Amino acid sequence: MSTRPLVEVDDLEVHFEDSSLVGSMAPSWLADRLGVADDPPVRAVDGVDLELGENDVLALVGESGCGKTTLGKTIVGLQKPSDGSVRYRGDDIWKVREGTADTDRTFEEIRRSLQIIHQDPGAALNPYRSVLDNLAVPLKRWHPHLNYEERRNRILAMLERTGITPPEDYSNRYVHQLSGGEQQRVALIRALLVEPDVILADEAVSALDVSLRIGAMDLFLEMQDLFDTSFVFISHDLANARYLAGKSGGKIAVMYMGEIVEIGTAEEIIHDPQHPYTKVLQWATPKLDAELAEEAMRESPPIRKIDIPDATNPPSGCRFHTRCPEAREACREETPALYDSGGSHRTKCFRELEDHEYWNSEEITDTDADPDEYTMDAEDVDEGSTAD
Ligand SMILES: Nc1ncnc2c1ncn2[C@@H]1O[C@H](COP(=O)(O)OP(=O)(O)OP(=O)(O)O)[C@@H](O)[C@H]1O
Repeated sequence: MSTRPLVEVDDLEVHFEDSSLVGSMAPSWLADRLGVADDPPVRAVDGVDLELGENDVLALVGESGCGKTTLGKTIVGLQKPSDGSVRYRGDDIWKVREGTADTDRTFEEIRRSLQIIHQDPGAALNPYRSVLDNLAVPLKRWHPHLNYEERRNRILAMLERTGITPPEDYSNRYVHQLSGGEQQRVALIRALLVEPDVILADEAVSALDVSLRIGAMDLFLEMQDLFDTSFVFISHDLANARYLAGKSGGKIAVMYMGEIVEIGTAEEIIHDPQHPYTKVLQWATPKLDAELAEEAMRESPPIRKIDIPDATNPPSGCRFHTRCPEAREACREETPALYDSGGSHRTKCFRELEDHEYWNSEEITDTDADPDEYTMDAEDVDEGSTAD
Protein backbone atom coordinates (compact mmCIF):
# COMPACT_ATOMS: atom_id res chain seq x y z
CA MET A 1 0.00 0.00 0.00
CA SER A 2 1.25 3.47 -0.88
CA THR A 3 2.29 5.67 2.04
CA ARG A 4 2.01 8.74 -0.15
CA PRO A 5 -0.50 11.29 1.19
CA LEU A 6 -3.83 11.42 -0.59
CA VAL A 7 -3.51 15.16 -1.14
CA GLU A 8 -0.32 17.20 -0.92
CA VAL A 9 -0.42 20.98 -0.88
CA ASP A 10 2.94 22.54 -1.65
CA ASP A 11 3.77 26.23 -1.18
CA LEU A 12 0.30 27.10 -2.39
CA GLU A 13 -0.62 30.63 -3.38
CA VAL A 14 -3.97 31.94 -4.55
CA HIS A 15 -3.86 35.65 -5.30
CA PHE A 16 -6.90 37.41 -6.70
CA GLU A 17 -6.40 40.41 -8.92
CA ASP A 18 -8.81 42.62 -7.02
CA SER A 19 -9.01 45.03 -9.90
CA SER A 20 -9.88 42.22 -12.29
CA LEU A 21 -13.55 42.41 -11.39
CA VAL A 22 -13.67 45.94 -12.72
CA GLY A 23 -10.38 46.22 -14.57
CA SER A 24 -10.77 43.20 -16.82
CA MET A 25 -14.13 44.39 -18.06
CA ALA A 26 -13.30 48.06 -18.31
CA PRO A 27 -11.09 49.67 -20.91
CA SER A 28 -7.67 50.56 -19.55
CA TRP A 29 -8.40 54.30 -19.51
CA LEU A 30 -11.45 53.63 -17.30
CA ALA A 31 -9.51 51.32 -15.01
CA ASP A 32 -6.89 54.06 -14.71
CA ARG A 33 -9.57 56.66 -13.95
CA LEU A 34 -11.06 54.36 -11.31
CA GLY A 35 -7.63 53.84 -9.86
CA VAL A 36 -7.89 50.06 -9.97
CA ALA A 37 -5.49 49.30 -12.81
CA ASP A 38 -2.49 48.71 -10.58
CA ASP A 39 -4.22 47.51 -7.41
CA PRO A 40 -2.19 44.83 -5.66
CA PRO A 41 -3.79 41.37 -5.55
CA VAL A 42 -5.68 39.95 -2.57
CA ARG A 43 -3.42 37.30 -1.09
CA ALA A 44 -6.18 34.89 -0.13
CA VAL A 45 -3.79 31.93 0.31
CA ASP A 46 -0.11 32.67 0.65
CA GLY A 47 2.45 29.90 1.01
CA VAL A 48 0.49 26.99 2.49
CA ASP A 49 1.92 23.48 2.87
CA LEU A 50 -0.42 20.69 3.97
CA GLU A 51 -0.94 16.97 3.72
CA LEU A 52 -4.16 15.01 3.90
CA GLY A 53 -4.00 11.26 4.42
CA GLU A 54 -6.49 8.50 3.65
CA ASN A 55 -9.47 8.55 6.00
CA ASP A 56 -8.15 11.76 7.52
CA VAL A 57 -9.89 14.78 9.03
CA LEU A 58 -8.64 18.36 8.82
CA ALA A 59 -10.53 21.27 10.34
CA LEU A 60 -9.58 24.68 8.93
CA VAL A 61 -10.41 27.48 11.33
CA GLY A 62 -9.94 31.24 11.35
CA GLU A 63 -11.85 34.50 11.18
CA SER A 64 -13.82 35.67 8.17
CA GLY A 65 -11.74 36.47 5.11
CA CYS A 66 -8.59 34.61 6.24
CA GLY A 67 -8.72 32.33 3.16
CA LYS A 68 -10.36 29.12 4.43
CA THR A 69 -12.81 28.73 1.55
CA THR A 70 -10.21 29.63 -1.06
CA LEU A 71 -7.78 27.08 0.37
CA GLY A 72 -10.52 24.42 0.62
CA LYS A 73 -11.69 24.99 -2.95
CA THR A 74 -8.12 24.83 -4.20
CA ILE A 75 -7.58 21.53 -2.35
CA VAL A 76 -10.55 19.97 -4.19
CA GLY A 77 -9.57 21.40 -7.58
CA LEU A 78 -12.26 24.08 -7.88
CA GLN A 79 -9.87 27.02 -7.68
CA LYS A 80 -6.69 27.34 -9.70
CA PRO A 81 -3.55 28.18 -7.70
CA SER A 82 -1.56 31.25 -8.70
CA ASP A 83 1.54 29.38 -7.65
CA GLY A 84 2.54 26.16 -5.90
CA SER A 85 0.67 22.92 -6.38
CA VAL A 86 -2.02 20.57 -5.12
CA ARG A 87 -1.35 16.91 -5.87
CA TYR A 88 -3.91 14.13 -5.73
CA ARG A 89 -2.23 10.73 -5.31
CA GLY A 90 0.96 12.29 -6.64
CA ASP A 91 -0.54 13.99 -9.69
CA ASP A 92 -0.70 17.78 -9.96
CA ILE A 93 -4.44 18.46 -10.26
CA TRP A 94 -4.09 21.43 -12.62
CA LYS A 95 -1.50 19.77 -14.82
CA VAL A 96 -3.89 16.83 -15.20
CA ARG A 97 -6.70 19.23 -15.99
CA GLU A 98 -4.62 21.04 -18.59
CA GLY A 99 -3.34 17.78 -20.09
CA THR A 100 0.32 18.44 -19.28
CA ALA A 101 0.79 15.82 -16.51
CA ASP A 102 2.67 12.60 -17.15
CA THR A 103 -0.08 10.29 -15.90
CA ASP A 104 -2.94 8.06 -17.06
CA ARG A 105 -5.25 9.63 -14.52
CA THR A 106 -8.03 11.78 -15.95
CA PHE A 107 -9.36 15.02 -14.52
CA GLU A 108 -12.82 13.40 -14.43
CA GLU A 109 -11.46 10.85 -11.94
CA ILE A 110 -9.99 13.61 -9.79
CA ARG A 111 -13.24 15.63 -9.88
CA ARG A 112 -15.18 12.57 -8.77
CA SER A 113 -12.71 11.87 -5.96
CA LEU A 114 -12.84 15.40 -4.54
CA GLN A 115 -16.34 16.55 -3.59
CA ILE A 116 -17.74 19.63 -1.84
CA ILE A 117 -20.72 20.27 0.43
CA HIS A 118 -21.74 23.91 0.71
CA GLN A 119 -22.97 25.86 3.69
CA ASP A 120 -26.39 26.07 2.08
CA PRO A 121 -27.30 22.45 1.27
CA GLY A 122 -30.28 23.64 -0.79
CA ALA A 123 -27.89 25.25 -3.26
CA ALA A 124 -26.67 21.89 -4.52
CA LEU A 125 -30.16 20.38 -4.69
CA ASN A 126 -33.13 21.10 -6.92
CA PRO A 127 -35.94 22.08 -4.52
CA TYR A 128 -38.71 21.17 -6.97
CA ARG A 129 -37.51 17.65 -7.69
CA SER A 130 -37.88 14.67 -5.42
CA VAL A 131 -35.08 13.47 -3.17
CA LEU A 132 -34.83 10.37 -5.39
CA ASP A 133 -34.44 12.44 -8.56
CA ASN A 134 -31.87 14.70 -6.92
CA LEU A 135 -29.78 11.78 -5.70
CA ALA A 136 -30.04 9.98 -9.04
CA VAL A 137 -28.08 12.80 -10.72
CA PRO A 138 -24.60 11.92 -9.40
CA LEU A 139 -25.26 8.20 -9.84
CA LYS A 140 -26.25 8.66 -13.49
CA ARG A 141 -23.13 10.70 -14.09
CA TRP A 142 -20.58 8.58 -12.28
CA HIS A 143 -22.19 5.12 -12.45
CA PRO A 144 -24.00 5.17 -15.82
CA HIS A 145 -24.15 1.36 -15.95
CA LEU A 146 -26.69 1.23 -13.09
CA ASN A 147 -30.34 0.76 -14.07
CA TYR A 148 -33.26 2.55 -12.39
CA GLU A 149 -33.88 -0.18 -9.82
CA GLU A 150 -30.18 -0.38 -8.83
CA ARG A 151 -29.97 3.38 -8.46
CA ARG A 152 -33.13 3.46 -6.35
CA ASN A 153 -31.86 0.68 -4.07
CA ARG A 154 -28.57 2.48 -3.47
CA ILE A 155 -30.36 5.72 -2.67
CA LEU A 156 -32.84 4.07 -0.29
CA ALA A 157 -29.98 2.29 1.50
CA MET A 158 -28.15 5.59 1.99
CA LEU A 159 -31.26 7.35 3.27
CA GLU A 160 -31.74 4.55 5.76
CA ARG A 161 -28.09 4.67 6.87
CA THR A 162 -28.19 8.38 7.49
CA GLY A 163 -31.37 8.14 9.53
CA ILE A 164 -33.80 9.54 6.94
CA THR A 165 -36.56 7.03 7.51
CA PRO A 166 -38.82 5.63 6.23
CA PRO A 167 -36.62 5.97 3.11
CA GLU A 168 -39.40 5.10 0.61
CA ASP A 169 -41.47 7.94 1.96
CA TYR A 170 -38.63 10.49 2.01
CA SER A 171 -37.35 9.54 -1.42
CA ASN A 172 -40.60 10.79 -2.94
CA ARG A 173 -40.66 14.11 -1.07
CA TYR A 174 -39.58 17.32 -2.72
CA VAL A 175 -36.40 18.84 -1.36
CA HIS A 176 -38.23 22.04 -0.37
CA GLN A 177 -40.43 19.92 1.93
CA LEU A 178 -37.41 18.83 4.00
CA SER A 179 -36.07 20.56 7.10
CA GLY A 180 -32.61 22.19 7.02
CA GLY A 181 -31.10 19.22 8.84
CA GLU A 182 -32.70 16.75 6.41
CA GLN A 183 -31.47 18.77 3.43
CA GLN A 184 -27.97 18.71 4.90
CA ARG A 185 -28.16 14.89 5.12
CA VAL A 186 -29.33 14.65 1.52
CA ALA A 187 -26.43 16.90 0.45
CA LEU A 188 -24.04 14.62 2.34
CA ILE A 189 -25.55 11.53 0.67
CA ARG A 190 -25.25 13.25 -2.70
CA ALA A 191 -21.52 13.72 -2.12
CA LEU A 192 -21.01 10.20 -0.72
CA LEU A 193 -22.85 8.45 -3.56
CA VAL A 194 -20.00 9.11 -5.96
CA GLU A 195 -17.58 7.41 -3.52
CA PRO A 196 -15.11 10.28 -3.20
CA ASP A 197 -11.77 10.17 -1.38
CA VAL A 198 -12.18 13.68 0.02
CA ILE A 199 -15.21 15.77 0.95
CA LEU A 200 -14.81 19.48 1.60
CA ALA A 201 -17.55 20.59 3.99
CA ASP A 202 -17.58 24.40 3.93
CA GLU A 203 -19.31 25.71 7.06
CA ALA A 204 -21.63 22.76 6.57
CA VAL A 205 -23.08 22.85 10.06
CA SER A 206 -23.01 26.61 10.76
CA ALA A 207 -26.47 27.24 9.31
CA LEU A 208 -28.08 24.60 11.52
CA ASP A 209 -29.62 25.33 14.90
CA VAL A 210 -27.29 24.67 17.79
CA SER A 211 -29.50 21.76 18.85
CA LEU A 212 -29.01 20.05 15.47
CA ARG A 213 -25.34 20.86 15.04
CA ILE A 214 -23.90 18.12 17.24
CA GLY A 215 -26.07 15.49 15.54
CA ALA A 216 -24.96 16.75 12.12
CA MET A 217 -21.28 16.66 13.10
CA ASP A 218 -21.72 13.14 14.51
CA LEU A 219 -23.32 12.03 11.25
CA PHE A 220 -20.45 13.49 9.20
CA LEU A 221 -17.92 11.66 11.37
CA GLU A 222 -19.89 8.41 11.25
CA MET A 223 -20.04 8.57 7.45
CA GLN A 224 -16.38 9.58 7.29
CA ASP A 225 -15.49 6.42 9.19
CA LEU A 226 -17.95 4.16 7.40
CA PHE A 227 -16.90 5.20 3.91
CA ASP A 228 -13.18 5.70 4.65
CA THR A 229 -13.49 9.21 3.27
CA SER A 230 -11.24 12.08 4.22
CA PHE A 231 -12.94 15.31 5.24
CA VAL A 232 -11.79 18.91 5.20
CA PHE A 233 -14.12 20.87 7.46
CA ILE A 234 -14.14 24.65 7.25
CA SER A 235 -15.37 26.51 10.28
CA HIS A 236 -14.96 29.95 11.80
CA ASP A 237 -15.84 28.31 15.11
CA LEU A 238 -13.02 26.71 17.08
CA ALA A 239 -15.52 24.72 19.15
CA ASN A 240 -16.81 22.93 16.02
CA ALA A 241 -13.25 22.34 14.81
CA ARG A 242 -12.37 20.91 18.18
CA TYR A 243 -15.32 18.56 18.13
CA LEU A 244 -14.65 17.31 14.61
CA ALA A 245 -10.88 16.91 14.92
CA GLY A 246 -11.07 15.65 18.51
CA LYS A 247 -13.57 12.88 17.84
CA SER A 248 -11.91 11.72 14.64
CA GLY A 249 -8.27 11.97 15.74
CA GLY A 250 -7.70 14.53 12.96
CA LYS A 251 -6.01 17.91 13.00
CA ILE A 252 -6.92 21.56 13.34
CA ALA A 253 -5.17 24.11 11.11
CA VAL A 254 -5.51 27.72 12.25
CA MET A 255 -5.40 30.26 9.39
CA TYR A 256 -4.57 33.94 9.57
CA MET A 257 -4.36 36.22 6.51
CA GLY A 258 -3.79 33.44 3.99
CA GLU A 259 -1.29 31.50 6.08
CA ILE A 260 -1.48 28.53 8.41
CA VAL A 261 -0.13 29.83 11.69
CA GLU A 262 -0.63 26.73 13.82
CA ILE A 263 -1.51 23.11 13.15
CA GLY A 264 -1.87 20.13 15.45
CA THR A 265 -4.27 17.68 17.02
CA ALA A 266 -7.34 18.98 18.82
CA GLU A 267 -5.58 18.26 22.11
CA GLU A 268 -2.49 20.23 21.07
CA ILE A 269 -4.40 23.22 19.70
CA ILE A 270 -7.01 23.45 22.45
CA HIS A 271 -5.03 22.53 25.54
CA ASP A 272 -1.61 23.77 24.50
CA PRO A 273 -2.09 26.59 21.97
CA GLN A 274 1.20 28.26 21.11
CA HIS A 275 0.38 30.93 18.56
CA PRO A 276 -0.93 34.20 20.04
CA TYR A 277 -3.65 34.24 17.35
CA THR A 278 -4.90 30.78 18.36
CA LYS A 279 -5.17 32.15 21.90
CA VAL A 280 -7.39 34.96 20.55
CA LEU A 281 -9.65 32.42 18.84
CA GLN A 282 -9.81 30.50 22.08
CA TRP A 283 -10.69 33.64 24.02
CA ALA A 284 -13.45 34.38 21.49
CA THR A 285 -14.95 30.91 21.87
CA PRO A 286 -16.29 31.10 25.42
CA LYS A 287 -18.08 27.77 25.51
CA LEU A 288 -14.95 25.89 24.54
CA ASP A 289 -14.12 25.09 28.10
CA ALA A 290 -16.99 25.78 30.44
CA GLU A 291 -14.75 25.99 33.53
CA LEU A 292 -12.52 28.63 32.01
CA ALA A 293 -15.25 30.52 30.20
CA GLU A 294 -16.30 32.89 32.93
CA GLU A 295 -12.78 33.71 33.97
CA ALA A 296 -11.66 34.27 30.38
CA MET A 297 -14.53 36.60 29.56
CA ARG A 298 -13.57 38.85 32.46
CA GLU A 299 -10.11 39.27 30.97
CA SER A 300 -9.20 41.63 28.17
CA PRO A 301 -8.87 39.99 24.78
CA PRO A 302 -5.31 38.84 24.17
CA ILE A 303 -4.95 41.18 21.21
CA ARG A 304 -3.76 44.76 20.66
CA LYS A 305 -5.95 45.80 17.74
CA ILE A 306 -9.31 44.60 16.53
CA ASP A 307 -9.05 45.45 12.84
CA ILE A 308 -7.71 42.88 10.43
CA PRO A 309 -5.08 44.39 8.13
CA ASP A 310 -5.70 44.74 4.40
CA ALA A 311 -5.23 41.41 2.58
CA THR A 312 -3.80 43.26 -0.44
CA ASN A 313 -1.05 44.71 1.70
CA PRO A 314 -0.31 42.34 4.60
CA PRO A 315 2.04 43.49 7.36
CA SER A 316 5.74 42.77 6.95
CA GLY A 317 7.40 39.93 8.88
CA CYS A 318 4.85 38.02 10.94
CA ARG A 319 1.44 39.08 9.62
CA PHE A 320 -0.03 39.00 13.10
CA HIS A 321 2.54 41.40 14.58
CA THR A 322 0.24 44.43 14.23
CA ARG A 323 -2.30 42.82 16.58
CA CYS A 324 -0.14 40.48 18.63
CA PRO A 325 0.33 41.24 22.34
CA GLU A 326 3.66 39.37 22.29
CA ALA A 327 5.05 41.19 19.23
CA ARG A 328 8.61 42.49 19.25
CA GLU A 329 10.65 44.34 16.63
CA ALA A 330 11.99 41.06 15.22
CA CYS A 331 8.42 40.12 14.24
CA ARG A 332 8.16 43.21 12.08
CA GLU A 333 11.40 42.49 10.28
CA GLU A 334 11.58 38.74 9.78
CA THR A 335 8.99 36.20 8.64
CA PRO A 336 8.64 33.13 10.88
CA ALA A 337 8.34 29.60 9.50
CA LEU A 338 6.16 26.81 10.95
CA TYR A 339 8.40 25.57 13.78
CA ASP A 340 8.20 22.25 15.56
CA SER A 341 6.19 22.52 18.78
CA GLY A 342 6.46 18.81 19.64
CA GLY A 343 4.46 15.85 18.32
CA SER A 344 2.54 16.82 15.22
CA HIS A 345 2.21 20.37 16.50
CA ARG A 346 3.71 23.22 14.39
CA THR A 347 3.59 26.96 15.11
CA LYS A 348 4.52 29.95 12.96
CA CYS A 349 5.96 32.06 15.77
CA PHE A 350 9.51 32.96 16.87
CA ARG A 351 8.55 32.20 20.45
CA GLU A 352 8.97 28.52 19.57
CA LEU A 353 12.73 29.10 19.16
CA GLU A 354 14.58 29.49 22.45
CA ASP A 355 17.58 31.22 20.93
CA HIS A 356 15.88 33.47 18.40
CA GLU A 357 16.81 37.16 18.43
CA TYR A 358 13.11 37.83 19.12
CA TRP A 359 13.85 37.42 22.83
CA ASN A 360 16.36 40.29 22.78
CA SER A 361 14.42 42.64 20.56
CA GLU A 362 12.23 45.48 21.70
CA GLU A 363 8.55 44.96 22.49
CA ILE A 364 6.01 46.58 20.16
CA THR A 365 3.41 48.42 22.18
CA ASP A 366 0.45 50.60 21.33
CA THR A 367 -3.07 51.19 22.61
CA ASP A 368 -4.81 48.37 24.37
CA ALA A 369 -7.94 46.94 22.87
CA ASP A 370 -11.25 47.51 24.54
CA PRO A 371 -12.93 44.13 25.22
CA ASP A 372 -16.34 45.60 24.33
CA GLU A 373 -15.08 46.47 20.87
CA TYR A 374 -14.14 42.93 20.15
CA THR A 375 -16.46 41.85 17.37
CA MET A 376 -15.32 38.39 16.33
CA ASP A 377 -18.32 36.20 15.60
CA ALA A 378 -18.08 33.61 18.35
CA GLU A 379 -20.96 31.21 17.80
CA ASP A 380 -21.58 28.85 20.63
CA VAL A 381 -22.20 25.18 20.51
CA ASP A 382 -23.84 23.62 23.50
CA GLU A 383 -22.14 21.75 26.33
CA GLY A 384 -22.32 18.52 24.37
CA SER A 385 -19.73 19.85 21.97
CA THR A 386 -16.91 19.21 24.39
CA ALA A 387 -14.69 16.65 22.72
CA ASP A 388 -12.36 14.60 24.86
N1 LIG B 1 -13.11 35.47 -6.51
C1 LIG B 1 -12.51 36.35 -5.74
N2 LIG B 1 -12.04 37.52 -6.25
C2 LIG B 1 -11.41 38.43 -5.47
N3 LIG B 1 -11.19 38.25 -4.14
C3 LIG B 1 -11.64 37.12 -3.58
C4 LIG B 1 -12.32 36.10 -4.33
N4 LIG B 1 -12.65 35.09 -3.49
C5 LIG B 1 -12.20 35.43 -2.27
N5 LIG B 1 -11.61 36.65 -2.32
C6 LIG B 1 -10.96 37.36 -1.19
O1 LIG B 1 -9.99 36.48 -0.65
C7 LIG B 1 -9.93 36.59 0.77
C8 LIG B 1 -10.21 35.22 1.39
O2 LIG B 1 -11.58 34.88 1.15
P1 LIG B 1 -12.19 33.48 1.62
O3 LIG B 1 -13.61 33.45 1.21
O4 LIG B 1 -11.32 32.38 1.15
O5 LIG B 1 -12.07 33.60 3.20
P2 LIG B 1 -12.83 32.78 4.34
O6 LIG B 1 -11.86 32.63 5.45
O7 LIG B 1 -13.42 31.54 3.77
O8 LIG B 1 -13.97 33.80 4.75
P3 LIG B 1 -15.49 33.52 5.24
O9 LIG B 1 -15.37 32.77 6.54
O10 LIG B 1 -16.05 34.90 5.38
O11 LIG B 1 -16.12 32.71 4.15
C9 LIG B 1 -10.96 37.64 1.13
O12 LIG B 1 -10.28 38.89 1.25
C10 LIG B 1 -11.92 37.65 -0.04
O13 LIG B 1 -12.53 38.92 -0.20
